[in-house]
Amino acid sequence: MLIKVCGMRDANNIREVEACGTDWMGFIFFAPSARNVTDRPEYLPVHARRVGVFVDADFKTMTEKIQEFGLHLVQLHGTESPETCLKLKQLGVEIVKAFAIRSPNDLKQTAAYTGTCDYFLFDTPCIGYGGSGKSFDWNLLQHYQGKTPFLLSGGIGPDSLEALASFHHPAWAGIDLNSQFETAPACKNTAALKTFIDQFKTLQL
Ligand SMILES: O=C(O)c1ccccc1N[C@@H]1O[C@H](COP(=O)(O)O)[C@@H](O)[C@H]1O
Repeated sequence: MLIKVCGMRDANNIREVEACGTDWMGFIFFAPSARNVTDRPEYLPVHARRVGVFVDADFKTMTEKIQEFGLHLVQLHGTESPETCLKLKQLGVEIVKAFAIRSPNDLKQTAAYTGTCDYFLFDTPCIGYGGSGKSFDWNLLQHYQGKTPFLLSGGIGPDSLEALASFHHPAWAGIDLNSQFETAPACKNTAALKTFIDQFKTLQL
């Protein structure tokens, strides 16, 4: 089960979070976000895979960030089309398409992306496109019948372990951690993260 920690920006925090045993680390390239990354940190993860998070960015910007940050994956939180996903794949990155889930109907839109993305990410709807700190009703995901693996996202925090232990889905591939583990935007509480990650790994999901 993959563990992604998103909203990273500070070099020392990146080092510490990587040492917690994180599989993926997310860097947000969305100016309105409090976690927006402008400058390349002095340290970028070498053991964790690097995910660039975008919201309807233009293709040139995404290409530049992929090269500047050595991104392994891009996570798309806007209205990016299946064609855009395929075009990005040609740059050699894996694609994570995010969907905000509030009803079973929201899962129908995933069908058009089948075969164009490596992962889906199911998140809580919010006006800021992500980072709400709130969870959605994971039971809705029983309506997802697709084969594309997905990450659970949205408000996952230290108190989520019991809910995660009882969540089951054949396509569930990992979790995405963000604002519920912060002392300030883009500054992760590494002690809380380490405790949670160790406990999550003992669940052997
Ligand atoms: O975190 C943000 O500021 C953000 C802004 C725009 C798009 C995505 C963003 N974050 C993504 O949202 C998930 C869930 O965050 P949270 O756990 O609810 O705080 C986060 O992991 C990012 O992938």
